[in-house]
Amino acid sequence: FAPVKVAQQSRFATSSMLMATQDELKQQVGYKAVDDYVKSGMVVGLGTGSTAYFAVERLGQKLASGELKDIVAIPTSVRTKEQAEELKIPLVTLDTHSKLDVAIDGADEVDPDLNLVKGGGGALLREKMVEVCADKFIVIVDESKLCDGLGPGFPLPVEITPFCHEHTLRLIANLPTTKGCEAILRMGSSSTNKPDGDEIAVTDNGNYIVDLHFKEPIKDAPKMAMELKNTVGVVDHGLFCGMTTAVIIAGSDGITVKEA
Ligand SMILES: O=C(CO)[C@H](O)[C@H](O)COP(=O)(O)O
Repeated sequence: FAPVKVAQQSRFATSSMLMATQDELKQQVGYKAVDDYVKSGMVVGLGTGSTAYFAVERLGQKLASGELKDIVAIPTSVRTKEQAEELKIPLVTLDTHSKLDVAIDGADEVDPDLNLVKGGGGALLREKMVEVCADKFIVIVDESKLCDGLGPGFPLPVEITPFCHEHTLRLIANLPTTKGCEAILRMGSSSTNKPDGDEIAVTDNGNYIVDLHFKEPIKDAPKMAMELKNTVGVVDHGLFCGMTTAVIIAGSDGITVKEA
């Protein structure tokens, strides 16, 4: 993580943090993101996944207590929308609010330049559409998500149109930058990249997902992002390059914030 500076280091790293469960770590970063970056009057993007869940929970708590006021939020998936509705968080869409103050979301992998792999939960398209419109994009992870190079640690999801999906799968598996990867059509629920069902997984947008499995780290993530995006039949992909403002990381040494 040499190229980014450590902006804050928690002074509260105690032995109890060594024993924190992964869920507790996710809660710590989810809550911290809302506490540090969300102010009254903001338009807030709500991510998807088990870490973003805690940020949504915290936002709901602070609105209910009156600590935050006049917030509107944009969810990045049907399941986040349902959670936010239960918590009575006022929701809007990009159609009425094209500019967000902040978006908060988890990630599947974070590299030393704060490029991300996202979409393990199948929400990559709405996540990217929302997060690219935010003044600040805050990523919340536990330290297991940090990697030296994107790729081998987690498959790269690519959202494709159902029409002739086998053809598109072959195209994206054989781009100059992806050649050699194993491309697997996601089965079961779109929200897990494990082939856990007999039916093809369908995203909130009615599309399919192909998970690209790499043995070696991706050498040039922005180039691969461009090649994937330029492939007709691809809707979007889980490489989030150059979008991150800061990553809040929970680990055994406490909470660290890395800024781009
Ligand atoms: O990109 C995502 C969903 O599409 C999630 O942010 C990503 O999968 C991380 O999820 P989790 O916090 O549950 O590990």
